[in-house]
Amino acid sequence: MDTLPSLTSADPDTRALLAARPALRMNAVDGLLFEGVPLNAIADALGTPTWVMGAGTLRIRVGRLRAAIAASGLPIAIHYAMKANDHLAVLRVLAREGVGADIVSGGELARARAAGIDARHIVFSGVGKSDDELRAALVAGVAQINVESAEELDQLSAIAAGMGVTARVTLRVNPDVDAGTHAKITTGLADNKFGVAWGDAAALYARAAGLPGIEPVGFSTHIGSQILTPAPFRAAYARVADLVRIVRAQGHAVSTVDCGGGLGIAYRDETEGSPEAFIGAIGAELGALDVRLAIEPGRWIAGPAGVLLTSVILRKAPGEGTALPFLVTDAAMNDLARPSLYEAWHGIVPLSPRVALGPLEQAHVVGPVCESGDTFARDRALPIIERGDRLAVLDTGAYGAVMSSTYNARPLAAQAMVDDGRWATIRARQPVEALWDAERQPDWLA
Ligand SMILES: Cc1ncc(COP(=O)(O)O)c(C=O)c1O
Ligand SMILES: N[C@@H](CCCC[NH3+])C(=O)O
Repeated sequence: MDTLPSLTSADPDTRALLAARPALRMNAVDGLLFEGVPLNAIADALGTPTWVMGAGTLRIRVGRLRAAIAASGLPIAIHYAMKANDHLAVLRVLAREGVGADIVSGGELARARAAGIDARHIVFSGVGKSDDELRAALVAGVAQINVESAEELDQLSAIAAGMGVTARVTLRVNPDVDAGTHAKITTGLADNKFGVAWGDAAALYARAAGLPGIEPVGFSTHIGSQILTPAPFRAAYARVADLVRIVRAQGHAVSTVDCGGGLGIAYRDETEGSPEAFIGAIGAELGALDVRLAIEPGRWIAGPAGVLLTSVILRKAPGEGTALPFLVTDAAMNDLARPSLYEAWHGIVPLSPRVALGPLEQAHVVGPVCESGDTFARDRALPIIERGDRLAVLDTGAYGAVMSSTYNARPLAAQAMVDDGRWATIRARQPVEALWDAERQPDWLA
């Protein structure tokens, strides 16, 4: 058998993870608290796996963005990218903070409206929108549609003209800027599917101005996700600012620039993306253009506002030829896909203080799904965790529950929300029968 490797000192330990996350506290009696609520109480009531969202954290995050915007003195609206977490309770909390929505489908339009978000505060992005989705957006009266290609512009023109309405349109520009993020979540390189090539954008804007049913109002851009430094944003906004000047010089009006989302958070020991630096990049490049501005943060608002509770169903001792134990959890890649999709690192903290602050060992944390990629942590320095121990997987409020599937016939997990010391179930665990409720049998099998 291999000898045990030494502990990976690069992994922040429980104390460091908690110190960086004030919404999480370890209490000697109740264990891990999230916004003052013992997570064990939620797991006792709902079982695991269960997602928990913190309403207070959502408000604090929006407040920090607002403060940075206020300090800039610029008119910048916040359109939350609801793809990050589209639960109606999350949307309601954010809508009460005056936040609008960036949507990417007809389903998100319906959800945003069901949560009470005014269509005038909704913008519609996305590289392919069906005729029905565009029609629904026009009927609802969304603030603007971010068009991503010449073909989509013609599609929208035909639909809007046919309905006798005018669509307010921004052209999403692909600035060909490297966001320096994971290849699967970069969107602003020429080779990515998103947006109109910078070099084509001015001519397309001019053409848009002459199309029936279309009012070009400006430009939008979004270069990728989990961006930690302002430099890529600034480079992209400089390119967009150039376009604004070019089309204005050609006599066209530009009243809006949508600066997209992408601000990153600290999953491991990174310094999280700074709202001040992000807003600063916008101000530096676009502040003097006299345009209405908007941002579309998703992850930055919702990511740190969620944890995933899971229980260890098995501690599998290392077999011959392996050195580390496998901790098999009742959550899996069908619940939280990020580690298997992007090799993403998420902090893991036991709910019990005895375990969380105990001695460390090196271990793998895996789900029970039949894929080797179903791994939450490899070679991770963790407290010694036994069967039955409960864990919180941190920073899973964005791109967590929304990306769940029912692979391996695993029903969707329960969801809860904590708020000011209270908690409530916001989604019941999916009953297993729901997995086949919509299935129909062909006559010949009846
Ligand atoms: C157009 C658009 N806006 C906003 C976002 C939100 O990104 P993030 O969650 O990184 O802020 C995305 C997703 O990357 C997007 O595609
Ligand atoms: N879903 C991804 C990011 C993609 C953002 C949407 N364009 C993640 O979990 O990091």
